[in-house]
Amino acid sequence: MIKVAIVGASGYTGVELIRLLANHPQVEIACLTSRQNAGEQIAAVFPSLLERITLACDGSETGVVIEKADVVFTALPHQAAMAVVPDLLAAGKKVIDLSADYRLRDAAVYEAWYQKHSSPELLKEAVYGLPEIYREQVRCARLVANPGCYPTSVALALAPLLKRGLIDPASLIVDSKSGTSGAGRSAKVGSLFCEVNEGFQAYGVAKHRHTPEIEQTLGDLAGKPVMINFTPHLLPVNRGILSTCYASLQESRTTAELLAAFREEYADEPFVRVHPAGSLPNVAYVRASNYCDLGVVSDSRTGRVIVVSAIDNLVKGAAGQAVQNMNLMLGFEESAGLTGLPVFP
Ligand SMILES: NC(=O)C1=CN([C@@H]2O[C@H](COP(=O)(O)OP(=O)(O)OC[C@H]3O[C@@H](n4cnc5c(N)ncnc54)[C@H](OP(=O)(O)O)[C@@H]3O)[C@@H](O)[C@H]2O)C=CC1
Ligand SMILES: CC(=O)N[C@@H](CCC(=O)OP(=O)(O)O)C(=O)O
Repeated sequence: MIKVAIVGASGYTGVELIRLLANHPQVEIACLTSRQNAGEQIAAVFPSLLERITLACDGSETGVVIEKADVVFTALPHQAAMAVVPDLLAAGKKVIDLSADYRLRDAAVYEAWYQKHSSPELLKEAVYGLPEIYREQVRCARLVANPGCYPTSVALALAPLLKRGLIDPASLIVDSKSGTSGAGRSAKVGSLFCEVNEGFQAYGVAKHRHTPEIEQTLGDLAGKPVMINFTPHLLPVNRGILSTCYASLQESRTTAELLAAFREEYADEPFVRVHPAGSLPNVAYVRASNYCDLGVVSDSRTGRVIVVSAIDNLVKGAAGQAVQNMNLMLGFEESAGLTGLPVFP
């Protein structure tokens, strides 16, 4: 059994990692950290784990993590992650970082959208952990930058079209909606029940920090720099992201032709499902699973294609994708621990 640690186990992605790893046949959860809950049983922090997980939380000392585990998931806010990742790598650990700290290859771009980077030398080495696009690089990585939730939903929606040159990369507009768990578990006014319930609003318009991350992947797929309009919205649900992506077709194509391209692209992918014509994804049908569901419609009137994608932000958008990456890095079956059906209703 491989010993794994979750640094930042008391957050939403932390508890989702615990839920998935507890059912993984080849790993043992050996260490969980939280500064505020150090010394407390994790089941006292999350009663969902009662009588199943009997570990107490360690504090934030990296030395303890290094002593107890071989593979480390860092589920910390950005900036906090880059304060610990270099020491973990120097100690010979494999690291899957769920934060944004190692996702952008260019330190200047990171610094323009986030803050000064304290280990820019690692940006060139880190592998962007979207297996459907970078699988072979992930297999050999010691540091995987697990993608953001919105960027995962957008890249998988547009990859088949960009790779085949079917759309004009200068015409992309993306409109995404996320459940509130995307904002994490720390207390913030914007996440309060009365602020979110029965409301629906856009935020980060024309300046959301996932914009350069999405553009980096779409640029790789298009073979040239890409710019997008990206508008996220906050949905009054716990989990789920629905992204609606619009692009101009280079030549007129029917829905059936476009669906054939999607089916060909994802034929062997265990976690991407393409809806049949006339059916579109819904966050309710991917909940708690590692699936990304895709639906495609050609609008012959406007010459545009509309792709709708749905993921669970905490699973394919975070912890599930992190486990998928761990499986690749360790040579395990890619879907180990991730085969559960979505929870519906
Ligand atoms: N929620 C989501 O849907 C997604 C989140 N992510 C990313 O994953 C990471 C974790 O997200 P999420 O679980 O939602 O966040 P939460 O706010 O729910 O949890 C953050 C965790 O990090 C710990 N922590 C907070 N600040 C620090 C610090 N300065 N130093 C050390 N530990 C700290 C917290 O515990 P304590 O304060 O006790 O130490 C807690 O365990 C973030 O980078 C997030 O952006 C990525 C994709 C999707
Ligand atoms: C609803 C909500 O607030 N979502 C978060 C994105 C969550 C995520 O994926 O963030 P990371 O890039 O840090 O991993 C946001 O908009 O910042």
